[in-house]
Amino acid sequence: MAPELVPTAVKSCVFSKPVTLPRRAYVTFLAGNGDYVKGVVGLAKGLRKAKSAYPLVVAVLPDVPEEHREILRSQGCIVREIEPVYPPENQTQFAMAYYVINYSKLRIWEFVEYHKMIYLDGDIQVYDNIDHLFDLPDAHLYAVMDCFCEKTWSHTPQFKIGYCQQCPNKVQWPAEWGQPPSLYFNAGMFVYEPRLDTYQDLLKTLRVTPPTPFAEQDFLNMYFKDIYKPIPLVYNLVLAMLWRHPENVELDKVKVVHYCAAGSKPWRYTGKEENMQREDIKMLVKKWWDVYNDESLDYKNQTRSGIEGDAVPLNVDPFIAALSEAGQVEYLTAPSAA
Ligand SMILES: O=c1ccn([C@@H]2O[C@H](COP(=O)(O)OP(=O)(O)O)[C@@H](O)[C@H]2O)c(=O)[nH]1
Ligand SMILES: OC[C@H]1O[C@H](O[C@@H]2[C@@H](O)[C@H](O)[C@@H](O)[C@H](O)[C@@H]2O)[C@H](O)[C@@H](O)[C@H]1O
Ligand SMILES: [Mn+2]
Repeated sequence: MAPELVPTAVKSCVFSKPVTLPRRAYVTFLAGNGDYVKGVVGLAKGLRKAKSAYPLVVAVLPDVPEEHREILRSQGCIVREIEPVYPPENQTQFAMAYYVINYSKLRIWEFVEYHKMIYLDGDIQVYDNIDHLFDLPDAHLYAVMDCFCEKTWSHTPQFKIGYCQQCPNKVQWPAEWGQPPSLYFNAGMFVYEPRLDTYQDLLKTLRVTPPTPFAEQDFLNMYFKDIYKPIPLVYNLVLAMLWRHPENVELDKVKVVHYCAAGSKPWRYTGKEENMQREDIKMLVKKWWDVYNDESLDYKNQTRSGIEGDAVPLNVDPFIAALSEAGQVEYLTAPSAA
């Protein structure tokens, strides 16, 4: 829609002066017609509670029903359908059978109307504002280092000798095995720049890369090995860190929690699996539900703060976001609320 066609209502109620859209957004991935949509609703509300200035884009596979898409739109999300991405034919035993659908995450490199995006799994919750991560220098991929100590890693040499990058001096990497593994990130959260050349090369490289147990996480670590930069674990607390490396965790400083440990998805929590009766796990699961159930955080209940001098309204109107997607409307962000 050409700017002159932007309805007056939009011009008057949106901005009194020409500004430039941040071309920044959070992005998550949703597949299937199951309960992960609850995770994404929780994430949208958590970002609102943390007063993020940027919208949440949800890349949905075709199997996400319209009813779930509508729920996400009603929470201020920008819903973008993507086509699945499958790895080459393989006999791989993925660490979790459903990991095969996670290769579809690669489609988010095609969202080039945004200069920088922060990817967050649907089982992640943001409890403090992390908008400042968008200001990290370009040309790198930023993410938190993973942990190799869960039995999901039992297929690896590092697990077999008890080596983990979270405590590299506890068990030395045997010199006769050559270099220790490169720093390896958890692909549930990362800061990246969508680029078409990277996107096309990712898909081209995937076609000739045999799949491995951690699916797209392994692939992304291999592909971005030379530009990956670790960021502190406060930006993606992989829950297993609480019992595997408690010395590395200051829970009251954690900004982002990743509910990836077996049995920890809050919307499916039964407390029956190993470690799920821990007080910190029960506290974090309750904390997730407190946000999910907080109706004041629903998009429709948001009072739109005045624009002058205030933080830019959270999760910009889907209509404005759609215009931004079309490159029709631009505004500068106010300083982050964090
Ligand atoms: O049935 C599914 C499985 C996964 N996902 C998406 O894929 C991400 C990665 O899967 P998951 O978080 O379960 O992997 P984990 O981090 O637990 O290994 C999820 O967070 C969701 O965003 C989804 O939408 N539906
Ligand atoms: O498809 C592979 C997935 O691999 C990762 O999950 C793993 C990883 O964190 C292991 O280190 C844990 O042991 C395990 O529990 C956890 O599920 C990402 O979180 C997810 O987004 C996705 O990339
Ligand atoms: Mn996850």
